[in-house]
Amino acid sequence: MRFSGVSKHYGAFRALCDIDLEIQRGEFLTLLGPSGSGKTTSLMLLAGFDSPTTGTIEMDGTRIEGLPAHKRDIGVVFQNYALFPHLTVAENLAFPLTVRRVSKAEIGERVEKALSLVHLDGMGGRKPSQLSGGQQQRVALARAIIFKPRLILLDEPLGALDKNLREHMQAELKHLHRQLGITMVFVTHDQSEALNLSDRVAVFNKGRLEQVDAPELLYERPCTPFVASFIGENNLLDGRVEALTGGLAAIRLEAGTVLNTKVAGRPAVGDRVKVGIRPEHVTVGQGKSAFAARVVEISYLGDTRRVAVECGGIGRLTLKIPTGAGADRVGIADEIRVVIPEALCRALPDTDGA
Ligand SMILES: Nc1ncnc2c1ncn2[C@@H]1O[C@H](COP(=O)(O)OP(=O)(O)OP(=O)(O)O)[C@@H](O)[C@H]1O
Repeated sequence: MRFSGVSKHYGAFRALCDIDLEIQRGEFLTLLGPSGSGKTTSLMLLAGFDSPTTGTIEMDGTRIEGLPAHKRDIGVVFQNYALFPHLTVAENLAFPLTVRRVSKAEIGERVEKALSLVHLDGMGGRKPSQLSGGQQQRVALARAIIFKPRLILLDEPLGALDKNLREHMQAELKHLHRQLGITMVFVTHDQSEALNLSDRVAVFNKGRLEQVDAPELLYERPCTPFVASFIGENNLLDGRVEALTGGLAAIRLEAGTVLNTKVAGRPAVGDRVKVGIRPEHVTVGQGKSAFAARVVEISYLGDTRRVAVECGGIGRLTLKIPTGAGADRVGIADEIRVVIPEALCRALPDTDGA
């Protein structure tokens, strides 16, 4: 599937702006972004429940903007299951096959197989109301898979489940994707779910696509301040490019210090940037490159302590200190020294939306 220059307007409101996105065969792609960023709108355009205001959508090289949903060969799973309550589980699963005129004998066989695939063997005779939330969601998944679609779209399918069940279902979904090799497009606003499940993640912000990359690249090489702070935590320090040499930039922070950092994109001398440095990369330490800092806030998170400091020449910084690595020796108002490894800093273009 390919989106080229896709926009979707509702009156004067732009829900999607100029989206270019290619979904590769067999991949698990997640659409990630805050509420209202355009994820569901994109999914609706893929499914054929809505059409773009401008731009083209292709499937295997053929334009499909006008093709109705039932002709797209796409399975859909929503957060609220959307099972038929008056039908049994087996009848729910048989439904997409009946409308495709599959023979009775084959339907029976495929329903059994699909039930076993989602670990619900023997439950075909129950009504949806006799199943737990997780089981209902598995039936919804089985119903999307059973007609062997080219693509499965999943809109926050695990959103209604509690944390343990959600993690369990994530593992099952990942396993199912590997086993079946079907292309899956998954919508979530939960960044850890996106990182855990996906081959690639498309990050949306205010109707625009900020970055599409593998989870590791999004975390380690974000291209915009929004991605840098939406995926994991980040310190973002305001500054300006003072000099450029090779792939490195000398950034003069607003607070005065010059840091030599890697850069994202192609900034010019004088451009405004935000320097990203992850809280886990800033450490308490000595040495001539360490900065004097004063502790202003400490939060206990179990495995780590999050420590906020006011740092001379840098500004406010957050550190994450693993429990047992001296975190308990730091107290409020302590004067400490912190090390900022320049090799792990990244200067990002100062786009709005950060
Ligand atoms: N039919 C509509 N008419 C007007 N505005 C709409 C319509 N559908 C969606 N929108 C707006 O478009 C924007 C994007 O909505 P969308 O549902 O794609 O967001 P989302 O990223 O899926 O958010 P969420 O995580 O909350 O579901 C929102 O601001 C929403 O209010």
